[in-house]
Amino acid sequence: PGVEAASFGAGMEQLVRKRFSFFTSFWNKLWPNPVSADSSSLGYFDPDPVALRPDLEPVPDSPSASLFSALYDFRARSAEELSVSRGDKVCVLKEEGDYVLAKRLSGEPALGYIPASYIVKISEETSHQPWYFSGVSRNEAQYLLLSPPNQHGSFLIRDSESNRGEYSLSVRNHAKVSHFRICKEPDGGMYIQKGQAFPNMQELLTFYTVNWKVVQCPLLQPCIPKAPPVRDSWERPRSEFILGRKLGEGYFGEVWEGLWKNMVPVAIKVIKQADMKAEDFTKEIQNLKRLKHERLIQLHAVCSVGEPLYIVTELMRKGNLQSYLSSLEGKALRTLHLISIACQVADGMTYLEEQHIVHRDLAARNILVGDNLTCKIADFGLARLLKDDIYSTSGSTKIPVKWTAPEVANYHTYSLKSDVWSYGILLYEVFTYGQTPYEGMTNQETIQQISMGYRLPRPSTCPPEIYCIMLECWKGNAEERPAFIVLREKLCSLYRRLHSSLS
Ligand SMILES: Nc1ncnc2c1ncn2[C@@H]1O[C@H](COP(=O)(O)OP(=O)(O)OP(=O)(O)O)[C@@H](O)[C@H]1O
Repeated sequence: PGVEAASFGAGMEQLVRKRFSFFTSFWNKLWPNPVSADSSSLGYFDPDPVALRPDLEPVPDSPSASLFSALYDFRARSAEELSVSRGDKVCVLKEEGDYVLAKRLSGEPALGYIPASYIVKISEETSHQPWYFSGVSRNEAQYLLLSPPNQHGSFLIRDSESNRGEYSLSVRNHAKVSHFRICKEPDGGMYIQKGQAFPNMQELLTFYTVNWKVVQCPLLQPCIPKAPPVRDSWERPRSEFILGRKLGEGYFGEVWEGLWKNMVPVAIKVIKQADMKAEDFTKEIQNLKRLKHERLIQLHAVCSVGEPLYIVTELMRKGNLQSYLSSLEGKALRTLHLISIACQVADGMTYLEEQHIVHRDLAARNILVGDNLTCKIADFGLARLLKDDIYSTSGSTKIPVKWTAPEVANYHTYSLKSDVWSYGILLYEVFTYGQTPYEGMTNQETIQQISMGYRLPRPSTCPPEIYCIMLECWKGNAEERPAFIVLREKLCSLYRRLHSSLS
Protein backbone atom coordinates (compact mmCIF):
# COMPACT_ATOMS: atom_id res chain seq x y z
CA PRO A 1 0.00 0.00 0.00
CA GLY A 2 2.93 2.32 0.75
CA VAL A 3 4.28 1.89 -2.80
CA GLU A 4 0.82 2.42 -4.26
CA ALA A 5 0.29 5.54 -2.21
CA ALA A 6 3.69 6.85 -3.29
CA SER A 7 3.03 6.20 -6.96
CA PHE A 8 -0.46 7.68 -6.65
CA GLY A 9 1.10 10.77 -5.06
CA ALA A 10 3.75 11.02 -7.78
CA GLY A 11 1.11 10.61 -10.48
CA MET A 12 -1.01 13.29 -8.89
CA GLU A 13 1.99 15.60 -8.66
CA GLN A 14 2.79 15.19 -12.36
CA LEU A 15 -0.81 15.52 -13.25
CA VAL A 16 -1.40 18.79 -11.49
CA ARG A 17 2.03 20.15 -12.43
CA LYS A 18 1.32 19.53 -16.11
CA ARG A 19 -2.29 20.52 -16.04
CA PHE A 20 -1.81 23.68 -14.03
CA SER A 21 1.66 24.67 -15.07
CA PHE A 22 0.95 28.36 -14.42
CA PHE A 23 0.88 27.44 -10.72
CA THR A 24 4.49 26.23 -10.70
CA SER A 25 5.66 28.27 -7.71
CA PHE A 26 2.90 26.82 -5.56
CA TRP A 27 3.77 23.25 -6.66
CA ASN A 28 7.44 23.86 -5.98
CA LYS A 29 6.55 24.78 -2.41
CA LEU A 30 4.32 21.75 -2.06
CA TRP A 31 6.73 19.31 -3.76
CA PRO A 32 10.29 20.68 -3.48
CA ASN A 33 11.71 17.72 -5.45
CA PRO A 34 9.67 17.33 -8.61
CA VAL A 35 9.18 13.74 -9.80
CA SER A 36 10.29 12.88 -13.31
CA ALA A 37 7.69 12.48 -16.03
CA ASP A 38 6.07 9.10 -16.41
CA SER A 39 3.37 9.20 -19.01
CA SER A 40 1.76 5.99 -17.78
CA SER A 41 0.69 7.69 -14.58
CA LEU A 42 -0.84 10.66 -16.34
CA GLY A 43 -4.09 8.89 -17.00
CA TYR A 44 -6.77 11.02 -18.50
CA PHE A 45 -4.91 14.28 -18.40
CA ASP A 46 -2.51 14.37 -21.30
CA PRO A 47 -1.88 17.99 -21.90
CA ASP A 48 0.98 17.51 -24.38
CA PRO A 49 0.81 20.32 -26.91
CA VAL A 50 -0.23 18.11 -29.78
CA ALA A 51 0.24 20.67 -32.50
CA LEU A 52 3.93 20.92 -31.66
CA ARG A 53 4.74 17.26 -32.07
CA PRO A 54 6.37 16.80 -35.48
CA ASP A 55 4.55 13.52 -36.19
CA LEU A 56 1.22 15.17 -35.60
CA GLU A 57 1.53 17.95 -38.14
CA PRO A 58 -1.40 18.31 -40.58
CA VAL A 59 -0.68 16.59 -43.89
CA PRO A 60 1.36 18.98 -46.00
CA ASP A 61 -0.66 18.55 -49.19
CA SER A 62 -3.80 19.80 -47.51
CA PRO A 63 -3.46 23.41 -46.43
CA SER A 64 -6.98 23.50 -44.99
CA ALA A 65 -6.32 20.52 -42.75
CA SER A 66 -6.74 21.24 -39.05
CA LEU A 67 -6.31 19.45 -35.77
CA PHE A 68 -9.16 18.06 -33.75
CA SER A 69 -9.55 15.88 -30.71
CA ALA A 70 -12.09 13.01 -30.40
CA LEU A 71 -14.77 13.68 -27.80
CA TYR A 72 -16.07 10.10 -27.77
CA ASP A 73 -15.05 6.61 -28.79
CA PHE A 74 -16.21 5.76 -32.30
CA ARG A 75 -16.01 2.26 -33.75
CA ALA A 76 -15.76 2.09 -37.56
CA ARG A 77 -18.62 0.16 -39.15
CA SER A 78 -17.03 -0.18 -42.57
CA ALA A 79 -13.62 -0.01 -44.18
CA GLU A 80 -14.29 3.63 -45.05
CA GLU A 81 -14.76 4.71 -41.46
CA LEU A 82 -12.10 5.36 -38.88
CA SER A 83 -12.12 4.09 -35.31
CA VAL A 84 -11.06 6.65 -32.74
CA SER A 85 -10.87 6.66 -28.97
CA ARG A 86 -11.83 9.61 -26.83
CA GLY A 87 -8.87 11.98 -26.75
CA ASP A 88 -7.32 10.75 -30.02
CA LYS A 89 -5.93 13.55 -32.13
CA VAL A 90 -7.12 13.69 -35.73
CA CYS A 91 -6.38 15.90 -38.67
CA VAL A 92 -9.49 16.80 -40.67
CA LEU A 93 -8.92 16.73 -44.41
CA LYS A 94 -12.43 17.17 -45.75
CA GLU A 95 -15.92 17.90 -44.44
CA GLU A 96 -18.75 15.87 -45.96
CA GLY A 97 -22.15 16.63 -44.48
CA ASP A 98 -22.31 15.20 -40.99
CA TYR A 99 -19.03 13.38 -41.47
CA VAL A 100 -15.42 14.40 -41.84
CA LEU A 101 -12.61 12.60 -43.60
CA ALA A 102 -9.90 12.50 -40.99
CA LYS A 103 -6.41 11.20 -40.46
CA ARG A 104 -5.83 9.68 -37.05
CA LEU A 105 -2.62 10.99 -35.56
CA SER A 106 -2.56 9.14 -32.26
CA GLY A 107 -1.39 5.52 -32.33
CA GLU A 108 -1.26 3.78 -35.69
CA PRO A 109 -1.92 6.49 -38.36
CA ALA A 110 -5.04 5.73 -40.41
CA LEU A 111 -7.55 7.53 -42.63
CA GLY A 112 -11.36 7.37 -42.74
CA TYR A 113 -14.71 9.00 -41.96
CA ILE A 114 -15.93 9.89 -38.47
CA PRO A 115 -19.04 11.81 -37.39
CA ALA A 116 -18.31 15.53 -37.20
CA SER A 117 -20.14 15.71 -33.86
CA TYR A 118 -17.55 13.34 -32.36
CA ILE A 119 -14.65 15.76 -32.57
CA VAL A 120 -13.74 19.22 -31.34
CA LYS A 121 -11.15 21.62 -32.67
CA ILE A 122 -8.01 21.52 -30.58
CA SER A 123 -7.84 25.28 -30.38
CA GLU A 124 -11.37 25.33 -28.93
CA GLU A 125 -10.71 22.39 -26.68
CA THR A 126 -9.10 24.37 -23.90
CA SER A 127 -12.04 26.73 -23.66
CA HIS A 128 -14.32 23.68 -23.47
CA GLN A 129 -12.90 22.26 -20.28
CA PRO A 130 -13.56 18.54 -20.11
CA TRP A 131 -15.01 18.79 -16.60
CA TYR A 132 -17.55 21.53 -17.41
CA PHE A 133 -21.00 20.22 -18.35
CA SER A 134 -23.15 23.10 -19.43
CA GLY A 135 -26.92 22.67 -19.06
CA VAL A 136 -26.70 19.42 -17.09
CA SER A 137 -29.10 19.16 -14.12
CA ARG A 138 -28.31 17.58 -10.75
CA ASN A 139 -30.23 14.43 -11.71
CA GLU A 140 -28.55 14.19 -15.09
CA ALA A 141 -25.15 14.66 -13.47
CA GLN A 142 -25.97 11.86 -11.08
CA TYR A 143 -27.05 9.59 -13.92
CA LEU A 144 -23.99 10.40 -16.04
CA LEU A 145 -21.49 9.90 -13.24
CA LEU A 146 -23.01 6.58 -12.25
CA SER A 147 -23.04 5.32 -15.88
CA PRO A 148 -20.06 3.47 -17.35
CA PRO A 149 -17.32 4.21 -18.24
CA ASN A 150 -17.39 6.67 -15.33
CA GLN A 151 -16.18 5.36 -12.00
CA HIS A 152 -15.17 6.28 -8.50
CA GLY A 153 -13.54 9.72 -8.59
CA SER A 154 -15.25 10.95 -11.77
CA PHE A 155 -16.39 14.52 -11.37
CA LEU A 156 -17.97 17.41 -13.21
CA ILE A 157 -18.83 21.05 -12.77
CA ARG A 158 -22.34 22.10 -13.74
CA ASP A 159 -24.46 25.23 -13.51
CA SER A 160 -26.28 25.48 -10.21
CA GLU A 161 -30.03 24.90 -10.64
CA SER A 162 -31.06 26.96 -7.63
CA ASN A 163 -28.58 29.85 -7.85
CA ARG A 164 -28.21 31.28 -11.33
CA GLY A 165 -24.65 32.23 -12.23
CA GLU A 166 -23.21 29.83 -9.67
CA TYR A 167 -21.92 26.32 -10.08
CA SER A 168 -21.96 22.93 -8.43
CA LEU A 169 -19.34 20.25 -8.22
CA SER A 170 -20.69 16.71 -8.55
CA VAL A 171 -18.32 13.90 -7.70
CA ARG A 172 -18.82 10.15 -7.70
CA ASN A 173 -17.90 8.45 -4.47
CA HIS A 174 -18.14 4.73 -5.22
CA ALA A 175 -21.87 4.04 -5.80
CA LYS A 176 -23.15 7.47 -4.80
CA VAL A 177 -22.74 11.02 -6.07
CA SER A 178 -22.06 14.00 -3.78
CA HIS A 179 -22.84 17.56 -4.82
CA PHE A 180 -21.12 20.70 -3.54
CA ARG A 181 -22.35 24.21 -4.12
CA ILE A 182 -19.68 26.54 -5.50
CA CYS A 183 -20.58 30.05 -4.31
CA LYS A 184 -19.48 33.30 -5.87
CA GLU A 185 -18.14 36.27 -3.97
CA PRO A 186 -19.03 39.80 -5.12
CA ASP A 187 -15.50 40.21 -6.53
CA GLY A 188 -15.86 37.06 -8.66
CA GLY A 189 -13.94 34.72 -6.39
CA MET A 190 -15.42 31.26 -5.91
CA TYR A 191 -15.46 28.92 -2.98
CA ILE A 192 -16.87 25.72 -1.57
CA GLN A 193 -15.83 26.52 2.01
CA LYS A 194 -16.39 30.09 3.15
CA GLY A 195 -13.08 31.91 3.57
CA GLN A 196 -11.30 29.66 1.05
CA ALA A 197 -11.96 31.50 -2.24
CA PHE A 198 -10.16 31.08 -5.57
CA PRO A 199 -10.00 33.48 -8.52
CA ASN A 200 -11.20 30.86 -11.01
CA MET A 201 -12.57 27.37 -11.33
CA GLN A 202 -9.30 25.82 -12.37
CA GLU A 203 -7.55 26.97 -9.23
CA LEU A 204 -10.46 25.82 -7.10
CA LEU A 205 -10.32 22.37 -8.69
CA THR A 206 -6.57 22.23 -8.35
CA PHE A 207 -6.92 22.87 -4.64
CA TYR A 208 -9.59 20.21 -4.13
CA THR A 209 -7.72 17.74 -6.30
CA VAL A 210 -4.99 17.89 -3.68
CA ASN A 211 -7.14 18.53 -0.58
CA TRP A 212 -9.85 16.10 -1.59
CA LYS A 213 -10.81 15.08 1.95
CA VAL A 214 -13.05 18.16 2.09
CA VAL A 215 -15.15 16.80 -0.76
CA GLN A 216 -14.93 13.27 0.66
CA CYS A 217 -13.61 11.72 -2.52
CA PRO A 218 -10.55 12.30 -4.77
CA LEU A 219 -11.22 14.15 -8.03
CA LEU A 220 -9.63 11.55 -10.27
CA GLN A 221 -10.97 12.18 -13.76
CA PRO A 222 -13.50 14.44 -15.47
CA CYS A 223 -16.82 12.79 -16.25
CA ILE A 224 -16.98 11.17 -19.69
CA PRO A 225 -20.08 12.36 -21.54
CA LYS A 226 -22.44 10.05 -23.40
CA ALA A 227 -21.72 9.92 -27.15
CA PRO A 228 -24.56 11.34 -29.27
CA PRO A 229 -26.25 8.81 -31.55
CA VAL A 230 -24.38 8.56 -34.84
CA ARG A 231 -25.95 10.01 -37.93
CA ASP A 232 -29.22 10.95 -36.34
CA SER A 233 -29.13 13.98 -38.52
CA TRP A 234 -29.86 12.00 -41.65
CA GLU A 235 -33.47 12.24 -40.58
CA ARG A 236 -34.71 15.76 -41.35
CA PRO A 237 -38.10 17.40 -40.91
CA ARG A 238 -40.08 17.56 -44.14
CA SER A 239 -40.52 21.32 -43.60
CA GLU A 240 -36.83 21.85 -44.45
CA PHE A 241 -37.55 20.96 -48.09
CA ILE A 242 -39.45 22.88 -50.72
CA LEU A 243 -40.54 20.98 -53.81
CA GLY A 244 -40.03 22.84 -57.07
CA ARG A 245 -40.19 21.30 -60.53
CA LYS A 246 -41.06 17.67 -61.18
CA LEU A 247 -38.09 15.92 -62.76
CA GLY A 248 -39.48 12.53 -63.52
CA GLU A 249 -41.32 9.54 -62.28
CA GLY A 250 -40.24 6.00 -61.49
CA TYR A 251 -41.98 2.92 -60.23
CA PHE A 252 -41.96 4.07 -56.61
CA GLY A 253 -42.97 7.66 -56.96
CA GLU A 254 -42.03 11.02 -58.33
CA VAL A 255 -38.70 12.82 -58.35
CA TRP A 256 -38.73 16.56 -57.74
CA GLU A 257 -36.15 19.26 -57.95
CA GLY A 258 -36.16 20.98 -54.57
CA LEU A 259 -34.44 23.32 -52.18
CA TRP A 260 -33.09 22.29 -48.82
CA LYS A 261 -33.32 25.03 -46.18
CA ASN A 262 -33.99 27.48 -49.00
CA MET A 263 -30.37 27.13 -50.10
CA VAL A 264 -29.14 23.79 -51.36
CA PRO A 265 -30.57 22.47 -54.64
CA VAL A 266 -31.46 18.79 -54.21
CA ALA A 267 -33.43 16.00 -55.86
CA ILE A 268 -36.28 14.62 -53.76
CA LYS A 269 -37.74 11.20 -54.41
CA VAL A 270 -41.24 11.13 -52.94
CA ILE A 271 -42.17 7.54 -52.10
CA LYS A 272 -45.42 6.12 -50.89
CA GLN A 273 -44.60 4.46 -47.57
CA ALA A 274 -46.75 1.49 -48.47
CA ASP A 275 -44.01 0.38 -50.83
CA MET A 276 -41.58 -0.60 -48.09
CA LYS A 277 -41.15 -2.09 -44.66
CA ALA A 278 -39.83 0.31 -42.03
CA GLU A 279 -37.05 -1.98 -40.78
CA ASP A 280 -35.85 -2.67 -44.33
CA PHE A 281 -35.75 1.04 -44.91
CA THR A 282 -33.65 1.70 -41.81
CA LYS A 283 -31.24 -1.09 -42.72
CA GLU A 284 -30.84 0.05 -46.26
CA ILE A 285 -30.41 3.68 -45.30
CA GLN A 286 -27.47 2.55 -43.15
CA ASN A 287 -25.97 0.96 -46.27
CA LEU A 288 -26.58 4.01 -48.39
CA LYS A 289 -24.93 6.26 -45.85
CA ARG A 290 -21.71 4.35 -45.91
CA LEU A 291 -21.45 4.40 -49.71
CA LYS A 292 -19.47 7.46 -50.69
CA HIS A 293 -17.86 7.89 -54.05
CA GLU A 294 -17.73 10.72 -56.53
CA ARG A 295 -19.31 8.48 -59.18
CA LEU A 296 -22.25 7.51 -56.98
CA ILE A 297 -25.26 9.72 -56.32
CA GLN A 298 -24.83 10.97 -52.75
CA LEU A 299 -27.65 10.61 -50.26
CA HIS A 300 -28.22 13.88 -48.37
CA ALA A 301 -31.14 13.20 -46.06
CA VAL A 302 -34.34 11.28 -45.49
CA CYS A 303 -37.75 12.20 -44.12
CA SER A 304 -39.22 8.96 -42.88
CA VAL A 305 -41.46 10.22 -40.08
CA GLY A 306 -45.01 10.18 -41.47
CA GLU A 307 -45.86 10.05 -45.14
CA PRO A 308 -44.84 10.41 -47.88
CA LEU A 309 -41.27 9.28 -47.49
CA TYR A 310 -38.63 11.61 -48.91
CA ILE A 311 -35.24 10.42 -50.10
CA VAL A 312 -33.07 13.44 -50.73
CA THR A 313 -30.02 13.18 -52.95
CA GLU A 314 -27.72 15.47 -54.85
CA LEU A 315 -29.28 17.06 -57.92
CA MET A 316 -28.00 16.15 -61.37
CA ARG A 317 -29.23 18.88 -63.66
CA LYS A 318 -29.13 17.03 -66.96
CA GLY A 319 -31.27 14.09 -65.90
CA ASN A 320 -30.77 10.47 -66.82
CA LEU A 321 -28.14 9.41 -69.34
CA GLN A 322 -30.57 7.62 -71.62
CA SER A 323 -32.64 10.72 -72.36
CA TYR A 324 -29.58 12.98 -72.25
CA LEU A 325 -27.88 10.97 -75.02
CA SER A 326 -30.88 11.34 -77.30
CA SER A 327 -31.19 15.09 -76.60
CA LEU A 328 -29.65 17.67 -78.94
CA GLU A 329 -26.76 18.22 -76.54
CA GLY A 330 -26.19 14.47 -76.21
CA LYS A 331 -26.25 13.88 -79.96
CA ALA A 332 -23.44 16.39 -80.36
CA LEU A 333 -21.06 14.34 -78.19
CA ARG A 334 -17.92 12.94 -79.83
CA THR A 335 -16.37 9.51 -79.35
CA LEU A 336 -13.97 10.91 -76.74
CA HIS A 337 -16.94 12.17 -74.69
CA LEU A 338 -18.67 8.82 -74.96
CA ILE A 339 -15.53 7.04 -73.75
CA SER A 340 -15.34 9.49 -70.85
CA ILE A 341 -18.90 8.51 -69.85
CA ALA A 342 -17.96 4.82 -70.08
CA CYS A 343 -14.86 5.41 -67.88
CA GLN A 344 -16.85 7.26 -65.23
CA VAL A 345 -19.44 4.51 -64.95
CA ALA A 346 -16.69 1.85 -64.82
CA ASP A 347 -15.04 3.88 -62.06
CA GLY A 348 -18.21 3.97 -59.94
CA MET A 349 -18.84 0.28 -60.56
CA THR A 350 -15.26 -0.52 -59.52
CA TYR A 351 -16.05 1.10 -56.19
CA LEU A 352 -19.23 -0.99 -55.80
CA GLU A 353 -17.20 -4.05 -56.80
CA GLU A 354 -14.70 -3.28 -54.03
CA GLN A 355 -17.58 -2.97 -51.59
CA HIS A 356 -19.05 -6.27 -52.87
CA ILE A 357 -22.29 -4.55 -53.80
CA VAL A 358 -24.27 -5.79 -56.76
CA HIS A 359 -26.25 -3.05 -58.49
CA ARG A 360 -28.75 -5.31 -60.33
CA ASP A 361 -30.16 -2.57 -62.54
CA LEU A 362 -27.24 -0.98 -64.32
CA ALA A 363 -28.55 0.82 -67.41
CA ALA A 364 -28.28 4.28 -68.96
CA ARG A 365 -31.62 5.22 -67.35
CA ASN A 366 -29.97 4.77 -63.95
CA ILE A 367 -26.98 6.96 -64.67
CA LEU A 368 -27.50 10.66 -63.99
CA VAL A 369 -25.72 13.47 -65.78
CA GLY A 370 -24.58 16.76 -64.28
CA ASP A 371 -22.63 19.76 -65.53
CA ASN A 372 -19.40 19.18 -67.48
CA LEU A 373 -20.56 15.71 -68.47
CA THR A 374 -20.16 14.30 -64.98
CA CYS A 375 -21.92 10.99 -64.69
CA LYS A 376 -23.01 9.26 -61.49
CA ILE A 377 -24.59 5.93 -60.78
CA ALA A 378 -28.05 6.04 -59.19
CA ASP A 379 -30.60 3.51 -58.04
CA PHE A 380 -28.26 1.36 -56.00
CA GLY A 381 -29.06 0.40 -52.43
CA LEU A 382 -32.50 1.62 -51.56
CA ALA A 383 -34.03 1.31 -54.99
CA ARG A 384 -32.49 -2.13 -55.29
CA LEU A 385 -34.16 -3.16 -52.06
CA LEU A 386 -37.48 -1.78 -53.16
CA LYS A 387 -37.27 -3.68 -56.38
CA ASP A 388 -36.33 -6.96 -54.72
CA ASP A 389 -39.89 -7.77 -53.79
CA ILE A 390 -41.18 -6.87 -57.19
CA TYR A 391 -38.64 -9.03 -58.97
CA SER A 392 -39.23 -12.03 -56.80
CA THR A 393 -42.99 -11.80 -56.36
CA SER A 394 -44.11 -10.93 -59.87
CA GLY A 395 -41.89 -13.39 -61.68
CA SER A 396 -39.56 -12.18 -64.38
CA THR A 397 -41.96 -9.71 -66.02
CA LYS A 398 -40.44 -6.74 -64.15
CA ILE A 399 -36.82 -7.69 -64.76
CA PRO A 400 -35.25 -5.39 -67.37
CA VAL A 401 -34.54 -8.44 -69.53
CA LYS A 402 -32.60 -6.66 -72.26
CA TRP A 403 -30.01 -5.48 -69.73
CA THR A 404 -29.93 -8.70 -67.81
CA ALA A 405 -27.38 -11.51 -67.98
CA PRO A 406 -28.79 -14.89 -69.07
CA GLU A 407 -28.14 -16.47 -65.62
CA VAL A 408 -30.29 -13.73 -64.04
CA ALA A 409 -33.11 -14.07 -66.57
CA ASN A 410 -33.08 -17.86 -66.12
CA TYR A 411 -32.14 -18.43 -62.48
CA HIS A 412 -32.20 -14.98 -60.79
CA THR A 413 -28.55 -15.38 -59.84
CA TYR A 414 -27.29 -11.83 -59.51
CA SER A 415 -23.58 -11.21 -59.13
CA LEU A 416 -21.01 -8.56 -59.91
CA LYS A 417 -20.48 -10.42 -63.17
CA SER A 418 -24.17 -10.04 -64.06
CA ASP A 419 -23.61 -6.29 -63.51
CA VAL A 420 -20.73 -6.57 -66.01
CA TRP A 421 -23.14 -7.96 -68.61
CA SER A 422 -25.47 -5.00 -68.01
CA TYR A 423 -22.50 -2.67 -68.32
CA GLY A 424 -21.90 -4.07 -71.82
CA ILE A 425 -25.49 -3.16 -72.71
CA LEU A 426 -24.98 0.28 -71.20
CA LEU A 427 -21.92 0.70 -73.48
CA TYR A 428 -24.21 -0.17 -76.39
CA GLU A 429 -26.68 2.50 -75.29
CA VAL A 430 -23.87 5.04 -74.97
CA PHE A 431 -22.33 4.38 -78.38
CA THR A 432 -25.75 4.40 -80.11
CA TYR A 433 -26.72 7.69 -78.42
CA GLY A 434 -29.47 6.10 -76.36
CA GLN A 435 -30.98 3.50 -78.65
CA THR A 436 -32.95 0.68 -77.06
CA PRO A 437 -31.01 -2.60 -77.33
CA TYR A 438 -32.47 -5.47 -79.39
CA GLU A 439 -34.85 -3.01 -81.08
CA GLY A 440 -37.83 -4.85 -82.52
CA MET A 441 -37.31 -7.98 -80.40
CA THR A 442 -39.55 -8.98 -77.49
CA ASN A 443 -38.06 -9.92 -74.12
CA GLN A 444 -38.78 -13.57 -74.78
CA GLU A 445 -37.12 -13.46 -78.19
CA THR A 446 -34.11 -11.71 -76.66
CA ILE A 447 -33.64 -14.44 -74.03
CA GLN A 448 -33.97 -17.13 -76.68
CA GLN A 449 -31.56 -15.49 -79.11
CA ILE A 450 -28.97 -14.86 -76.39
CA SER A 451 -29.09 -18.47 -75.25
CA MET A 452 -28.42 -19.48 -78.87
CA GLY A 453 -25.32 -17.28 -78.92
CA TYR A 454 -26.72 -14.18 -80.59
CA ARG A 455 -25.11 -10.87 -79.54
CA LEU A 456 -25.94 -7.28 -80.47
CA PRO A 457 -24.04 -6.22 -83.61
CA ARG A 458 -21.43 -3.43 -83.54
CA PRO A 459 -23.15 -0.06 -83.97
CA SER A 460 -21.66 1.95 -86.82
CA THR A 461 -20.77 4.74 -84.38
CA CYS A 462 -18.85 2.40 -82.07
CA PRO A 463 -15.04 1.99 -82.33
CA PRO A 464 -13.98 -1.67 -82.76
CA GLU A 465 -11.97 -1.64 -79.47
CA ILE A 466 -15.12 -0.69 -77.59
CA TYR A 467 -17.13 -3.38 -79.34
CA CYS A 468 -14.50 -5.95 -78.27
CA ILE A 469 -15.06 -4.85 -74.68
CA MET A 470 -18.85 -5.25 -75.09
CA LEU A 471 -18.37 -8.81 -76.37
CA GLU A 472 -16.19 -9.64 -73.36
CA CYS A 473 -18.95 -8.38 -71.04
CA TRP A 474 -21.42 -10.67 -72.83
CA LYS A 475 -19.50 -13.91 -72.35
CA GLY A 476 -22.02 -16.70 -71.60
CA ASN A 477 -19.84 -17.93 -68.73
CA ALA A 478 -20.05 -15.25 -66.06
CA GLU A 479 -16.59 -16.12 -64.71
CA GLU A 480 -14.98 -15.22 -68.04
CA ARG A 481 -16.35 -11.67 -68.02
CA PRO A 482 -13.80 -9.04 -66.96
CA ALA A 483 -13.98 -7.36 -63.55
CA PHE A 484 -14.90 -3.68 -63.41
CA ILE A 485 -11.41 -2.78 -62.34
CA VAL A 486 -10.11 -4.28 -65.60
CA LEU A 487 -12.81 -2.54 -67.63
CA ARG A 488 -11.94 0.77 -66.03
CA GLU A 489 -8.28 0.34 -66.86
CA LYS A 490 -8.97 -0.59 -70.49
CA LEU A 491 -11.38 2.26 -71.10
CA CYS A 492 -9.30 4.84 -69.33
CA SER A 493 -6.16 3.94 -71.28
CA LEU A 494 -8.21 4.12 -74.48
CA TYR A 495 -9.42 7.55 -73.38
CA ARG A 496 -5.87 8.73 -72.63
CA ARG A 497 -4.61 7.45 -76.00
CA LEU A 498 -7.39 9.13 -77.95
CA HIS A 499 -7.10 12.31 -75.93
CA SER A 500 -3.37 12.65 -76.55
CA SER A 501 -3.75 11.86 -80.26
CA LEU A 502 -6.31 14.66 -80.57
CA SER A 503 -4.35 17.26 -78.67
N1 LIG B 1 -30.80 13.05 -58.39
C1 LIG B 1 -31.45 13.36 -59.50
N2 LIG B 1 -31.15 14.47 -60.17
C2 LIG B 1 -31.81 14.80 -61.31
N3 LIG B 1 -32.78 14.05 -61.84
C3 LIG B 1 -33.12 12.91 -61.22
C4 LIG B 1 -32.49 12.51 -60.01
N4 LIG B 1 -33.03 11.33 -59.64
C5 LIG B 1 -33.94 11.03 -60.56
N5 LIG B 1 -34.03 11.97 -61.52
C6 LIG B 1 -34.91 11.98 -62.69
O1 LIG B 1 -36.14 11.39 -62.34
C7 LIG B 1 -36.39 10.26 -63.15
C8 LIG B 1 -37.11 9.20 -62.33
O2 LIG B 1 -36.19 8.69 -61.39
P1 LIG B 1 -36.50 7.40 -60.53
O3 LIG B 1 -35.24 7.02 -59.85
O4 LIG B 1 -37.71 7.58 -59.71
O5 LIG B 1 -36.96 6.37 -61.59
P2 LIG B 1 -36.17 5.44 -62.55
O6 LIG B 1 -34.88 5.02 -61.96
O7 LIG B 1 -36.15 6.10 -63.89
O8 LIG B 1 -37.19 4.26 -62.58
P3 LIG B 1 -37.41 3.11 -61.53
O9 LIG B 1 -37.13 3.64 -60.17
O10 LIG B 1 -38.81 2.72 -61.73
O11 LIG B 1 -36.41 2.09 -61.98
C9 LIG B 1 -35.03 9.82 -63.66
O12 LIG B 1 -35.13 9.14 -64.87
C10 LIG B 1 -34.30 11.14 -63.81
O13 LIG B 1 -34.58 11.71 -65.04
